[in-house]
Amino acid sequence: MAYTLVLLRHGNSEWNQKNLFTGWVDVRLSEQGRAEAKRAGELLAESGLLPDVLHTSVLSRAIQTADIALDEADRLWIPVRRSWRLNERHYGALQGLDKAETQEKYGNEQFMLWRRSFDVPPPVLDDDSEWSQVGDPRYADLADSDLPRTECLKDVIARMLPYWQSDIIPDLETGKTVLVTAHGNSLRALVKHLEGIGDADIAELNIPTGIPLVYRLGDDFMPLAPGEYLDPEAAAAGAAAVAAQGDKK
Ligand SMILES: O=C(O)[C@@H](CO)OP(=O)(O)O
Repeated sequence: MAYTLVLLRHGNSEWNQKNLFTGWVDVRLSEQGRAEAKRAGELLAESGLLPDVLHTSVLSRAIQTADIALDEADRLWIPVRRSWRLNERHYGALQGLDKAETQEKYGNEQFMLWRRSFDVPPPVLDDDSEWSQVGDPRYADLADSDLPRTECLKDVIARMLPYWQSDIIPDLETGKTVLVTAHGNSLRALVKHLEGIGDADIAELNIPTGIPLVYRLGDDFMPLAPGEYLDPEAAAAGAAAVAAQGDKK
């Protein structure tokens, strides 16, 4: 039996538009992002890939994307599970900073280490920063020691994979088409696991906003073939745009 998993990065957000490091800051979709989410829903409907269950992060941009896409596919009614474990990577002290200015200030090597290295986290974010999540009611059930102040991709994998095992796989196991609506780096973490991408090579992987990525999984819940974007051309252009974010002025 093949299981169907659809991954969807949220549409362009207000801070993607401004080219700011976002992480756990709860920004909303831009108008472009809402259009991308609608298009994602159309692509799902056109391909007959109708989700039976949704897993999202607890960040509004992923929730909005799922709602708009599912509305378009007439699937607003499906069960929903949300988890902080699907959140974007916590970007530490970079949260709220302009990407191009950061690249200019610290140089491309340091910028890319923080942005795409496997195990180098940015400096920690102070608890009294305006971009801190300390005291945010959505994390009230989280032990303070589990609330990140910064994360590298390795940290994201460590907190995301347990949720994949405990919550997403059981839904796949029942034969449901599972939609996971999440973020650039939490999805990079999941794709790294699924496609067995090495710690160095993962730096090259960028996930475009708002384009469904479909996997057929075997009995071991690993892909039978590489994932396929429902709009490969738009996905390639979108991934290139993400890669170039430091260069934008
Ligand atoms: O700012 C962020 O949180 C992420 C995703 O938008 O950015 P990057 O692609 O630079 O990791």
